Amino acid sequence: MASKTRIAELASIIQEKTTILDEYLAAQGLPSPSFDESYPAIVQLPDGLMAARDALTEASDELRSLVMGPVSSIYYEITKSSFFTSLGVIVKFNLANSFPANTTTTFAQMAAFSNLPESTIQRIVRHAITNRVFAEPTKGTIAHTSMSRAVASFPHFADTIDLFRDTLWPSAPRLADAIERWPGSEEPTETAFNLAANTDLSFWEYKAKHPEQANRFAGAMSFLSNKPGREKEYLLDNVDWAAGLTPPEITGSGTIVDVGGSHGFISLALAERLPSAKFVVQDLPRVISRAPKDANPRVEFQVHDFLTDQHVVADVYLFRQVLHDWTDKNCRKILSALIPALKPGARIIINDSILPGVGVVGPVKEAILRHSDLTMWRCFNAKERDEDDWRAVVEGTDRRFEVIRVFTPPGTYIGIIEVVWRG
Ligand SMILES: C[S@@+](CC[C@H](N)C(=O)[O-])C[C@H]1O[C@@H](n2cnc3c(N)ncnc32)[C@H](O)[C@@H]1O
Repeated sequence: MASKTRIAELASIIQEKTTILDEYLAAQGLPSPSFDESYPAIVQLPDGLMAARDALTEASDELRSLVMGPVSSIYYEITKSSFFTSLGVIVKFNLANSFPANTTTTFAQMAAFSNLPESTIQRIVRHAITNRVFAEPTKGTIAHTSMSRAVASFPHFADTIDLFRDTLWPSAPRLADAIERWPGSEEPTETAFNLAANTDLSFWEYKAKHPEQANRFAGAMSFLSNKPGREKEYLLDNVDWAAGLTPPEITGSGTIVDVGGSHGFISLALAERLPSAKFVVQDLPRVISRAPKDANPRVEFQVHDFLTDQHVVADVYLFRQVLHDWTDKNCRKILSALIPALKPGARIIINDSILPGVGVVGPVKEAILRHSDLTMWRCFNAKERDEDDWRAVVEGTDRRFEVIRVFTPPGTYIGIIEVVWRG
């Protein structure tokens, strides 16, 4: 018998995984996936079902690409980049909130709401509808879909889209120019971001000069930390935080320093779990000035530039979503700056993506990680790292840093690198 073709094989996978998902949702009394505006913005599935959903996503993506063929498939992806054009306008002019849930509107009403010409609204919305953001059930009548409702109401989602539109996305087409102009550069001021923003400042220096963006950035960070697969619980649950802490009877309590810890939401959550530990959240002045300083008396907020010597002697130093913003050269500088404060046995916990080996995860999943890698490159000349990269950057800083564990907990994109100071 002739062996199955790849497209038939993919169709079988799609059939099989769809049945698993369908039966689970029906058994739990959960709604079947739909673009109806009543469908929830995020649906949490147990681990086994997530695996079925991932397999279904990978298979349907591959099948679409195969049946379209090379030229149409690449061209299709190029046209998809316009998703961001119409979505950017929708978010900037708050169109998803221009009419309440379960009602309809018209192009004219959206035009009046946004003070834009009706013809502008019509072109933008009709493009967005091709991506299922809004629907036009009858000519000229606009209704919500699950997607437009998610933009309107999911916490900090609009902030995140706006941050991409305004700050992160414009550098995307400039990476080719940046690597032509500064080949192999590790300088944070020789990036695609510098070309796109027409500035000599680094991303962080530029942001410090634009305080009006600070809240939106903090909102986007908060969205990204609650997005499925990136929740803080993966970090909180998968590190034995208490194990390394100096017992209270010796020093009063153990101390954890949250380096580049922003508004301290990890430390504040950890403080609930470790009732006698102290926390020091360190960040730049502009960030610390807006931090919730009275939230917990055991969580102190402190201005500290992590490129300069560390002064707080602690049991654990946490770097969450920090080192991927920095080149290898600067990561070594940041880690070296800890050394004056390190006591033997002190732990460094790094919470950043760990790029998978070839073929370990499917291309759809890997593309999310490699998208982040390109974003770090464009904005900072930095990168996401695989396990070998992490070992090289940490142990290459000083041989007394020993990497003891590198792993990505199931269900998340963000890995954990545990390091001990053997000084
Ligand atoms: C991507 S955010 C991560 C924040 C937080 N750790 C989290 O998990 O949400 C990187 C943080 O590094 C901070 N940062 C950048 N440069 C810094 C420096 N030189 N010293 C201290 N903090 C810095 C930024 O202000 C920002 O809060």
